[in-house]
Amino acid sequence: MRCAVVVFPGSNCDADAFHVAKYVLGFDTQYVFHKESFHPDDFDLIILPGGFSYGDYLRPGAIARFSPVMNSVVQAAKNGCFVLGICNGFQILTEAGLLKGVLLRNKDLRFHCHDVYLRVERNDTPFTCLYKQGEVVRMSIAHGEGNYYVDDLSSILDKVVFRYCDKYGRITQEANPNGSVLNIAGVINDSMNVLGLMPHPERCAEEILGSTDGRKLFESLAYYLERRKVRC
Ligand SMILES: NC(=O)CC[C@H](N)C(=O)O
Repeated sequence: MRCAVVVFPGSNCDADAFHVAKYVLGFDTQYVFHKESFHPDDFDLIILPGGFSYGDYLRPGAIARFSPVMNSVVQAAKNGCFVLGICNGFQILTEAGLLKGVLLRNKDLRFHCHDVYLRVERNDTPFTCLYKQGEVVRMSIAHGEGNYYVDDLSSILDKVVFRYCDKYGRITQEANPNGSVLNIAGVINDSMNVLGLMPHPERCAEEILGSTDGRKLFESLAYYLERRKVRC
């Protein structure tokens, strides 16, 4: 797996994403700076990490989406490369139009930094093929603007991959940390090669950190890539 971790000014989860991709999963991983460009075939996976790109000025992701590197990311996405947007990366992907919807301020206007439970709504994607359908997993969140909203809800219903839930997998208002419509935590594009999610799978990829639930997302991609011809 040839993996790129894109670094914007203000990224702060780039080292975590790099560590997990390179040392936990063993991917052939390199950083790509926001001013750089690359060929659409250079990587199998591009990670847009969490953080506060360009200080979250205007709106999170609104400036990063105009970074030179984003031309390469968009081309690679069109070419079928896997693109994973984590938290601020998800915000950038919506701003760039690679994923539908927007991330608004959290409903209670507070920054939320804690673990959440998520229900895997689809395991027929390259990012989730090693999870069970309906599996409940635990991941960390750390964001002020994770309140997912989309005007045309019907267009997104079958693109929802993760939803906030309680530990029994029930989708409740109490389990929703930010006011996201339908408790949506992560969505995928039509071609199923671009995924964005607010929780941080890279923060729960090793036993020492208390959970390995996020590791399966990266393992799913490796598994899928190796068996591209086999349907998950
Ligand atoms: N962890 C992150 O990526 C932070 C996301 C974002 N900038 C926010 O606070 O909404």
